[in-house]
Amino acid sequence: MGGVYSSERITGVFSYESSDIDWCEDNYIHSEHVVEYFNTVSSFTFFIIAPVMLYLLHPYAKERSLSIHMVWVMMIFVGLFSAYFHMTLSFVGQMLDELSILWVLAVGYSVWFPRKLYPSFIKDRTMFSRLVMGITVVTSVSSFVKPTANAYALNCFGLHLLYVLALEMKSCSDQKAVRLAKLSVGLWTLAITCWISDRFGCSLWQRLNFCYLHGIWHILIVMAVAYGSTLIAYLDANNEIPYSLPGLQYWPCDKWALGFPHLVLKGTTKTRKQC
Ligand SMILES: CCCCCCCC/C=C\CCCCCCCC(=O)N[C@@H](CO)[C@H](O)/C=C/CCCCCCCCCCCCC
Ligand SMILES: [Ca+2]
Ligand SMILES: [Zn+2]
Repeated sequence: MGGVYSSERITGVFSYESSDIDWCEDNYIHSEHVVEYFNTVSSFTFFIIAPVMLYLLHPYAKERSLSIHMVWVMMIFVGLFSAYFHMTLSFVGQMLDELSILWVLAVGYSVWFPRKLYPSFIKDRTMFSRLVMGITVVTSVSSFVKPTANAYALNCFGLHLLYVLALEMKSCSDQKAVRLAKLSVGLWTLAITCWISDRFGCSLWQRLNFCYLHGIWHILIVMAVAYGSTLIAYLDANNEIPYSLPGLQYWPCDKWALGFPHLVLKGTTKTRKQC
């Protein structure tokens, strides 16, 4: 009897609409197998942007540490779990989506958090990474206590990241970096506005027959992370591998205001040996 009950509970967490969250987009509009169609499809933006970022960051990751690639490899899983979540609105989908975001943030903090901002008892990056991993394991377990609060807690990291960026930008006068900081913060602001409007203004958007704000958030947040992580990589390269003479370039034209930013290392290994 108890066995039947617990196996029903296990299958229950996988079942469609077992999550407490239902986003503004109407359910089952285009398919009986996909609960939120546009939210599911827009999650695939992660699959397009992640390989481009892995390619663009490769010269820097090779010089600095290949573990940097973990961030964008894990972003592919964020996209996959996000698509699964919106396709099913299941409890398992929600937890996978939220836990994968938490772990990307943990890896991002481990590899990129500026050493000069470490608490005084931290000796080096290895010790900092161990601390971050320990906190993330505990947080992952606690995230099952009140799953609906997780998304709000995760968004607070966006605010903390802005604070860290502001501190780092204080000592940076490079005009391209300043432009990239403005673009990243602008994209994040637009993204979070869409996320909040979808959560709290749904009745208005339904009256206007425009329930796609969460899907638009997916597209904007992945762009904000692409732009923001290029800036963070640039600042990190200046701190950790200054001999590589890091610079920012915009594709396809360096002078365009809205080009795609990427990191170039003008110093070679040869330059390093000569120094
Ligand atoms: C010095 C530290 C550097 C750390 C860099 C870390 C970079 C990666 C960070 C975050 C990945 C964000 C992934 C977004 C996933 C979207 C999936 C999604 O939509 N999930 C929702 C449900 O479908 C869920 O409700 C969303 C929850 C909120 C997630 C908030 C994540 C914080 C994002 C911070 C990004 C800041 C970019 C800053 C640029 C200036
Ligand atoms: Ca919905
Ligand atoms: Zn989503």
